[in-house]
Amino acid sequence: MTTLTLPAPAKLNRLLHITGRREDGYHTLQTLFQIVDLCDQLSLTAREDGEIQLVNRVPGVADDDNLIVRAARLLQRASGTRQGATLALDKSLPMGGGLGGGSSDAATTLVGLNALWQLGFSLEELAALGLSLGADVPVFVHGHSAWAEGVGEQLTSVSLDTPWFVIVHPGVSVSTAAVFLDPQLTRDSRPITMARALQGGAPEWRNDCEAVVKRRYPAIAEALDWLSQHAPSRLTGTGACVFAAFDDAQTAYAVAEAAGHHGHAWVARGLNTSPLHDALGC
Ligand SMILES: C[C@](O)(CO)[C@H](O)COP(=O)(O)OP(=O)(O)OC[C@H]1O[C@@H](n2ccc(N)nc2=O)[C@H](O)[C@@H]1O
Ligand SMILES: Nc1ncnc2c1ncn2[C@@H]1O[C@H](COP(=O)(O)OP(=O)(O)OP(=O)(O)O)[C@@H](O)[C@H]1O
Repeated sequence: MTTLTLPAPAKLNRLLHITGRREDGYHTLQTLFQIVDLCDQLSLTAREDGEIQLVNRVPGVADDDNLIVRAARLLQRASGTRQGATLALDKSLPMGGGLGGGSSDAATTLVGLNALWQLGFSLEELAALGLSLGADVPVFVHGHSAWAEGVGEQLTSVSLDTPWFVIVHPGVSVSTAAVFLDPQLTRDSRPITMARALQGGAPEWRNDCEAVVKRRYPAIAEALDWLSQHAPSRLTGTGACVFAAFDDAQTAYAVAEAAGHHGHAWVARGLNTSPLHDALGC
């Protein structure tokens, strides 16, 4: 029996600008995605009976809605394979945290099963499939820090600095759909060039969702205000997590320890390549 145990890393949006709204309601954005070394773990075991079996439930998510089950079934349909898989998910990333955990789990399922079932799809083909599961799936399939446009699926690999991040989860769960529906959301930012984005610093390194999210979730506003006393701090995605970058691990761990009642805090290293792709050599 063959089993692959693979990481599903989190992402941070180092900046997030919303530049418009498409006719289907989805928003066009510009973002710098950075993968970090905070991960869920997924074990994939091949089965000959064609079944997709989930070993452990994600609380609050029906098995048929679980993004890893949906990703596995999608790949079965797209390839016509008769193979199945047993999926075991060891979850560390918070749900609705803006760290892209569900999307990353789906991406690891697609990339991992493509290897396990020896299907031979390219990463581009898997990313296109994954987009139907969520706007953040393609960057995790792509497996590299990226400048992204469209709804996050038009990706250009970039190399970012790799600081130590303090990531604080203020204990609330944010509905991405509700933030994007909020009438007060800034959705007309002027598009900027990738070169300008990569220069870094204010005013480009901002998150357009921040004002709406701070208004709707006071706990996130408080966590951001607190973390900003230590270093420039931002929201990732639509939250709930906020983060700040530090040059050395020691300072990052000291700040994480002091986060106290603002929520659960992690220290994570910024990466440019995904540990998933390192593990599979792809
Ligand atoms: C905000 C980001 O986290 C930035 O990385 C992502 O764009 C969100 O990606 P995601 O969580 O995978 O979002 P999805 O599951 O695709 O979408 C959730 C809901 O958010 C809204 N949505 C999402 C992405 C986007 N570019 N425009 C939107 O308007 C849509 O109403 C959608 O129904
Ligand atoms: N395997 C899974 N892990 C986490 N969430 C899942 C999973 N499958 C389905 N979901 C659903 O997807 C929702 C979003 O989860 P996710 O962890 O990706 O949020 P997020 O970190 O806010 O993502 P993003 O940054 O893309 O907005 C959850 O609230 C949950 O209902």
